Amino acid sequence: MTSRLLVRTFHRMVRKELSYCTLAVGVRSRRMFVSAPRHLRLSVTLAAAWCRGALFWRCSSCRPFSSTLIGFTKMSSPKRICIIGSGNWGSAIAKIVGGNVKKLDHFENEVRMYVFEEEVNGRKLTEVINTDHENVKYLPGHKLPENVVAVPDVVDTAADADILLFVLPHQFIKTICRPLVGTLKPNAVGVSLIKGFDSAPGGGIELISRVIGNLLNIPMSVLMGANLAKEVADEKFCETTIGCRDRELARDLREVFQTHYFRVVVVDDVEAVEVCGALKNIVATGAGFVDGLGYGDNTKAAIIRLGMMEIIKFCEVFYSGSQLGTFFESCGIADLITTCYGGRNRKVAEAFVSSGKTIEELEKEMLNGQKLQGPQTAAEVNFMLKSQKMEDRFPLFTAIDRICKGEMGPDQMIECIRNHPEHICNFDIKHVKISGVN
Ligand SMILES: NC(=O)c1ccc[n+]([C@@H]2O[C@H](COP(=O)([O-])OP(=O)(O)OC[C@H]3O[C@@H](n4cnc5c(N)ncnc54)[C@H](O)[C@@H]3O)[C@@H](O)[C@H]2O)c1
Ligand SMILES: O=P(O)(O)OC[C@H](O)CO
Repeated sequence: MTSRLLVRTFHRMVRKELSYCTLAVGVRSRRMFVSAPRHLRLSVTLAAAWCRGALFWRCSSCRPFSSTLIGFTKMSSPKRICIIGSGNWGSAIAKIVGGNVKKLDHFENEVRMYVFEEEVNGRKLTEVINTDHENVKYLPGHKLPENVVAVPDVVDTAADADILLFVLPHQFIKTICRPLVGTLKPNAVGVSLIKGFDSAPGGGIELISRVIGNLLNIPMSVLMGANLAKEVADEKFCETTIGCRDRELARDLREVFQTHYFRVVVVDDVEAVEVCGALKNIVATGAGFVDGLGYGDNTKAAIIRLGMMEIIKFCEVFYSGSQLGTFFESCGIADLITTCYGGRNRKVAEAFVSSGKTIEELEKEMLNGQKLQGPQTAAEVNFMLKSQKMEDRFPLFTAIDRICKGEMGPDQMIECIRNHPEHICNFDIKHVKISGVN
């Protein structure tokens, strides 16, 4: 029984190696191979198996030699993935990606992860991660796969990477990316998991994926969704949305990210996916304000609904061509709901109302080094709306920004939603369109 299994496995291996030989030397040579004497066929097959072994052997000393064999074995070498960032979400995603690439032959086993170096209990965080395989500061209680290697230098992290995953608080993205300019592998691509905008000169805002893409001259995709990092790390079921226009890359990305508990849907409406991810943090801050004021779930549902309307309107006005369906993906309504109930922005905004402390104080006190995106995104969006004289078209976003800045009391939040254009009743029947919002 065992010997029959061995023979079958050997035959399967021979057939597989034969197909590698075929790729290497072409169809004509395959015919020659098939008609060659048996001992010669066996030697070629074993040599191919050995080459492939050398090619995929993870030992770095073998790599220069193995790469010279690429042309003779498989047509493309395994792709290397790196992660730029290692906070709460960065670490949760490292757990998924590290676990997945181990099972995929066409990806390098090692996943380097850039860690902004700091001391934790007298030890360097990179050293803790590389020996204990746990990011004890930003994702305590969750083991990272051993093939995830913490690196304190961003250039070393990204060297030779084919796919770069960017997952930092958005406020640090330019500083971290600058040293990478001109150092990336040709044909490298990026994926932004970052929720936020950057302020553009002259009163505008820029998508973070564009900031990265322009700086590093690489094509960018995005991943956004209803993904509270701790729940993802706990392997509780959730969905996510990837915005990507390249079919082949989309296939790779799905393989890299998808697990039985983290389900990926890829859409091509890349900008709307990213805008949803950025703007929902503003709405979550508003949800925290009404929680802090002691209102109930109905009020929060109103914030979520009006927030969604403003997100859709924002896309219509500034990213025309966005598809209504995108707002029903995980990056849209689902992320809005999860973040307005379980997110950090909500939590800190609630404490802002109940404690009277500043947002900066509360961020330090409550988040142990993790960073808020909502108040800063509200300010960035307001910077743009003000310069375009459009604040009154986005009254919820505007009120949340004013409350964060102390220009308005949190109690005025309710007045704001009461007077939202949605509720300036003209005693007519609202005509509900499927193609957009009024
Ligand atoms: N945490 C989540 O549940 C979650 C889920 C989905 C998306 N996101 C998004 O992912 C992005 C990253 O969030 P996160 O939760 O991984 O980060 P985080 O909030 O845990 O932030 C901490 C990270 O910032 C780093 N940092 C601190 N100071 C720095 C500096 N001066 N320069 C560079 N890095 C510095 C820290 O080393 C740490 O890695 C954000 O845009 C966030 O909105 C977060
Ligand atoms: O904790 P928050 O508010 O930064 O939200 C986390 C995620 O973005 C939820 O999808």
